[in-house]
Amino acid sequence: MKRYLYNISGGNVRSLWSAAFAALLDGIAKVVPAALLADLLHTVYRAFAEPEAGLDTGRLWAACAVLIAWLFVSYAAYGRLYDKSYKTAYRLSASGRLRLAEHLRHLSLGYFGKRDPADMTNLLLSDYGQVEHTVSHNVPQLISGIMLPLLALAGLAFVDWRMALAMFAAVPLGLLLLWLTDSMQERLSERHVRAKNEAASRLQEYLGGIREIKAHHMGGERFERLRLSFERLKRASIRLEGRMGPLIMGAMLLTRSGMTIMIAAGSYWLAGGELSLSIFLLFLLVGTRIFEPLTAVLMNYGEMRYSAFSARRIMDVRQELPMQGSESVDPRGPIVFDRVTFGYDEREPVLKGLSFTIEPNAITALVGPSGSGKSTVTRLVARFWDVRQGEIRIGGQPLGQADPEELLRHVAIVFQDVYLFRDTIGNNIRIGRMDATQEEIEEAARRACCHDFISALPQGYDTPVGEGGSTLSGGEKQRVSIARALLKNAPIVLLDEATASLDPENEYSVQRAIDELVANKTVVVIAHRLKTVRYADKIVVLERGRLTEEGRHDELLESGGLYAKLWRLQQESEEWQVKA
Ligand SMILES: Nc1ncnc2c1ncn2[C@@H]1O[C@H](COP(=O)(O)OP(=O)(O)OP(=O)(O)O)[C@@H](O)[C@H]1O
Repeated sequence: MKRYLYNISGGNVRSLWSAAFAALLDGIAKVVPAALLADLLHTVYRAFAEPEAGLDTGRLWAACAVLIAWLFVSYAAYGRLYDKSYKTAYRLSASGRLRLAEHLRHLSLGYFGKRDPADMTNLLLSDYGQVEHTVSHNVPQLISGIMLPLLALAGLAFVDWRMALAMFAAVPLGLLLLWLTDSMQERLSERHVRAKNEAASRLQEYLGGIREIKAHHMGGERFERLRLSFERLKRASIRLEGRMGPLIMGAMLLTRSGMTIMIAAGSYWLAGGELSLSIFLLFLLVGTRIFEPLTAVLMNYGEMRYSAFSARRIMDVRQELPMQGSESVDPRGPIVFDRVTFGYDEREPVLKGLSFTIEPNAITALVGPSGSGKSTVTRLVARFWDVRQGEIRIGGQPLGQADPEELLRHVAIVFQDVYLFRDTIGNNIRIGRMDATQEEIEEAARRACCHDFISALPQGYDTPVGEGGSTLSGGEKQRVSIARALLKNAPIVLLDEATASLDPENEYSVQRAIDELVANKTVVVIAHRLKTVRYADKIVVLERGRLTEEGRHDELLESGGLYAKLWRLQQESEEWQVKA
């Protein structure tokens, strides 16, 4: 229970107490009128049973007055419960989601490689939604459902311990049955969450790949995968409800059978003159009230177990260790790869004992066949991943000890695949430097040769772009990304195929923009077209994660190695034509 409350409150159990206390007050507020009603009935009954005593009207009026006063008390108690439970739930989930999103930012990208993106989306939306519902509805019910019967048992035992015992006799049996179903509930909940994630993942895949699906007439195959995932989800849902429903109903009936036992025993004692009618009435009326919250807890038990699983999934991510390191780096120093071995998957190294130096304020080009590890080198410089063996140092500081946040402040990156957020173009450029003025944004856009096309759009810089930049062409996205980097003006620049998707007309001007971006900076550039890197200060040639040669363009041509071969092949390919 302690662990459950800890997990669903995101480690902040105290935040649940005021809602729980309000739930308890609300529960008590609901029971008191039943006790008063029992007393009222007894007063009226006595007037008939003992006519000589007459009707105790004073007592009747007093009970009515207390009932009226109680209306206000219960309104206040319910209001407090409503306010506390909902506010606590929404506050916890809003701050929890933000905290988790912030925590994710500090994790290595390797962590995301291991997880399905749809699963992460589900975690932030659906799992938090589940926990939110539990905090707002189930936890207050749980607390009052446990505390109220306990308080009632203690109170009623003073009135008549035999009746109290009869009333609660079957409760342990109901709870025992519930406890026995626990591991089954956990297993079924887990399967259901998996099936739900799988369906979300397939759906995301289907929608994301809709262009390819249409182009390649893949409707059947993809649809089949989607259909199967929904089929699995349906089966998991039916299994969860179908197997747990009867068991929970059984536990509920067992618990409620206490009322029947109590009525039977009470009738017996009443008939034998061992129990007064007023006490019998009191137990009858209070009993119906007491079993209500307890039954509600049992009914929602499945939901609570389900949310316990969601909460554990959230806590597991929160306990994932963020990247360590607090040292500063000198971004003006050389970047040294010292016998670096790295693989995205531990068993398959992508870089193997790689050693070379990226000189400060110079351009280092990475060249090599596709898959040789060029982009991986740039990702390691930005510390998106940590190396497994060897060391990378910037200005003498090992990257493993560097503060990842601070390091990224010194690095501007233009990726091969540019991602634009669902926001205005202006704000997408502003990501480079959040405090940039509109003039600075426009200046960066001008230098990145994208001011003209942005100004021609109906809303100019305020034009919204679709998620991922889907409303812009590949070349336009690339130039927006260069504008971001220009705005950032960081001393280390990583260019991964920055001119890959530009037409010849734009390439010249963007190349000029890049020249400006890289002036007096430490630059690492990847380009498949060797023409664009022939003037680099150093060219590092990679093949299957190993360094095969390094030097200037002319030196490498002269040595006649892999670079010379790639150069020759590219020269030849430029002469190719599509023939009719
Ligand atoms: N996120 C990732 N997770 C797992 N493997 C990856 C990941 N990124 C790259 N790889 C693998 O690592 C190897 C090197 O990839 P990398 O992108 O560094 O090569 P590259 O030389 O830049 O290729 P290209 O020129 O085609 O862009 C490839 O085999 C690739 O499949």
